[in-house]
Amino acid sequence: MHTLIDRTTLRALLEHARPQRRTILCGGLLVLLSGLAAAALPLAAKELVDRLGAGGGITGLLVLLVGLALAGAVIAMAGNYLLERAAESVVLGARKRLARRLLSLRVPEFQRAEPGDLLSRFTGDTTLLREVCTHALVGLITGTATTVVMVVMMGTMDLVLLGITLAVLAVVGLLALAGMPMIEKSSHAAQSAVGETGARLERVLGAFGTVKAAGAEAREIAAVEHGAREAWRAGVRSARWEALVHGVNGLAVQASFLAVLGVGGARVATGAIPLSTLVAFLLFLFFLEEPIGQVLHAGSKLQIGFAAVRRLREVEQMRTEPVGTGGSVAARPAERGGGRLSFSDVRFRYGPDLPEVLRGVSVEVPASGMTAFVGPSGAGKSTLFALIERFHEPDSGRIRLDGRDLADWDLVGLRAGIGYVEQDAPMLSGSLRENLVYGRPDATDEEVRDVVARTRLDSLVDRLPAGLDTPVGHCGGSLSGGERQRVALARALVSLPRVLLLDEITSQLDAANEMAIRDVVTTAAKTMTVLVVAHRLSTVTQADRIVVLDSGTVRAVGTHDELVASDPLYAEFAATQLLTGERGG
Ligand SMILES: Nc1ncnc2c1ncn2[C@@H]1O[C@H](COP(=O)(O)OP(=O)(O)OP(=O)(O)O)[C@@H](O)[C@H]1O
Repeated sequence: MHTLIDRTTLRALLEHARPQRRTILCGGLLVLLSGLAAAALPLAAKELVDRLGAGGGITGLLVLLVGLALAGAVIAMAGNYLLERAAESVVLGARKRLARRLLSLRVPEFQRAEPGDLLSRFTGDTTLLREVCTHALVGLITGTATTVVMVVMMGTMDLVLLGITLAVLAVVGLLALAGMPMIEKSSHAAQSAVGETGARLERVLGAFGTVKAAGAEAREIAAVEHGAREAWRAGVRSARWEALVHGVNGLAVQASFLAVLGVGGARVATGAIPLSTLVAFLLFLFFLEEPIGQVLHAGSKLQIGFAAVRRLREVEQMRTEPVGTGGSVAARPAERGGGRLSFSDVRFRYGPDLPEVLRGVSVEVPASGMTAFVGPSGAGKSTLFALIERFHEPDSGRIRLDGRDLADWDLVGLRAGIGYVEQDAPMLSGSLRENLVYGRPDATDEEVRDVVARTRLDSLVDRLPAGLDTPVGHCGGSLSGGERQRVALARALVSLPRVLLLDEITSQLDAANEMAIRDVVTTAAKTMTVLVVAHRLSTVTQADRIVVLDSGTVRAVGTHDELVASDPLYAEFAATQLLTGERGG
């Protein structure tokens, strides 16, 4: 149910405008002053007609009139500039707030949202606040004030004519009140449709190759067009209501103008009022169209703003967590060496309606050496890593690092001590060097060069046109899947973690590179705790211990030789070399 003004939304809107309140107040006062200067014009005109009638001089009055008009224009310009400036600052403030919010979102919240839709709130909805927080708010106040002042002045001239005017204007008010909530509703629908279409487009662009290969361009174009059309339809609905509200204003002023002309003319004829009063009254009516229009315009813009604020508030209500400090020295743990991890009876599901993914996992991971996790696809290996990073919290059970529950660690400090290489090894926009030092921007050139050599990236660096400074941004740019995996490992190594989580990082490497990376990881395991999700037998046989996961439980733990002898599932995997493949039938 949409009411004209929802208090919470109004409060949220004012919250956006609050930091700019001084500038808005100054700008608003200037705009009000210019409005009052305009309101004084009919009075001066009345005086002029009276003097002409009495045969008096009007030069001084004419100079005053010109002065009033000029001063009004200059004051209006200054006021509008201040309001425009404040409007830009409101958008900046909203974008800063939203950017911080988006980057602070907890992982499950982010996974539930559509990145494209979140983006549309950053680009589209913040822009809508621009006019609303300043011009509309000020327009509402100054328009109302100017209207009240003019109505009072008209009342002092002739109450009969004022009564006619107010009766006509009351009709406008009622129609406007009926139209406003519809503007808000349609505007929200339009913005939501833009968000959904943006989300779809984002998914399509993210899988560009797949879309092309499937020949699905026409289908996707149609879907995006459909979404755009939905937004258009809602936008047109809003425009219709806006046009109606504004059109009614013009009509009402003209109607009251004609009514006042008729009744006023009769009153002049009977001598009830002088001609100058009628002229001034008609001028007031003429000028009244602007402040009333201002109020109506502000009202409809506010409705659009409410829709935007509601969408921004939806993001603000999503759960957040402390933000990382960019791998600064202060955030890095003082302890060095590996970290002892223990899982006791950990249970976890991704959502209340989803099946349990981890069903009582208990396992100890000592502080040094390499521990490999193997098991069928969907067994919960990556989920275990996500829980170590505290992307999600277990539903029950405990995960401890060095004997301390992960929940008791400072989140930023905890993550600063963990290096995580995701399965799809994403690249970030920027140069290769920026990608490598992403987790630790203060790494020295020597450290970077050392890691580049260890991860066999030196031939890549030699080949790139600007070496380490070559942009490799979007989707890894020119990098192959195997190169991206090595860059991701190098990035994790540069950040000097205590615990290194590697999720299938050799899946796209050729034999030579895989062997080299295996050596790097084996060496790293001497100084830090290394956990790998592995799908190649060669990686696993190097591990100090292997944890076999199956359907969210630990099936067996041991060395390769022990497990081949004791665990039929592992033996089957080892025989086929498909350590994380689907289980045989
Ligand atoms: N964000 C998520 N929301 C809902 N379910 C999820 C999510 N991520 C994973 N799952 C489900 O949880 C289960 C375990 O997934 P997980 O990625 O941990 O398995 P895995 O053992 O790493 O598999 P693979 O070897 O194929 O990578 C799977 O059934 C998967 O579909």
